[in-house]
Amino acid sequence: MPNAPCPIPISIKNLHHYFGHGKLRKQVLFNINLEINSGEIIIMTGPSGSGKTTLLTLVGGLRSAQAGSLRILDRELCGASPRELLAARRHNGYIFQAHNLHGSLTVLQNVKMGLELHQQIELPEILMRSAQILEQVGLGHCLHYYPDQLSGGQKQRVAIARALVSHPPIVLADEPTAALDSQSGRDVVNLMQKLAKEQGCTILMVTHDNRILDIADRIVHLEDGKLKPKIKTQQSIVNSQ
Ligand SMILES: Nc1ncnc2c1ncn2[C@@H]1O[C@H](COP(=O)(O)OP(=O)(O)OP(=O)(O)O)[C@@H](O)[C@H]1O
Repeated sequence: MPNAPCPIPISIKNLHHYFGHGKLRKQVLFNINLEINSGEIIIMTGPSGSGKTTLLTLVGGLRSAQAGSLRILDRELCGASPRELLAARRHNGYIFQAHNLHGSLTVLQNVKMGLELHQQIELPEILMRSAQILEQVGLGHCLHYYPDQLSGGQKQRVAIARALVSHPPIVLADEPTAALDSQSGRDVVNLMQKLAKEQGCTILMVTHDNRILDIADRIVHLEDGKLKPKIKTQQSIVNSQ
């Protein structure tokens, strides 16, 4: 498993990002500097269009970094080749607003996919670990259900199990509670927090959901593509929105 200890798994220095070309070229991230320590849960807030998803996808190797330095698990992603980005993506777990489960696969098969990229693990072990993590997220009785048979909160718990089954050193989450009612949203983030602390993984989460800010070790705020130099307290973020 790719679990080599790295004290600062995410190190971003002087990062700029642009969309478009020529006259349509538009800068969306300006001189981002951020270090995230191993095991930290960081929540990123900010108004719509401030660049949160762009930054998250850059960290995840889902798009190419153009200028500055973006070191993820001691690998430089700025200027990385598509092959290097692909390799970097394998060390991350992803949780999105839409759970992105495959409707034609059972819960167990969906979670199993989170381990299939790790070819050195044999099938019986894959099945055992998948069932185990589904037990941990409270869905041990739903292994052979299809996503359609689950509630929104249960689907998101399957997505968490899939993201964490390989014990990734980094988990990236984009609005994981946006589609959930308040109790399911709370359950889902509590679960993420518990599993992350047990596994020692680092979480970078984008959210507009003020109700879950308390799970963060640190909150950072993006506005107009700029990271606020001062890290805000949870209460001041709530007050400013
Ligand atoms: N593929 C793209 N091509 C061109 N512009 C883009 C692209 N993706 C995002 N943008 C622009 O970049 C800026 C930042 O977008 P981004 O999605 O990162 O913001 P966000 O803070 O995540 O917003 P939200 O909270 O609404 O999801 C916006 O002005 C958006 O229009």
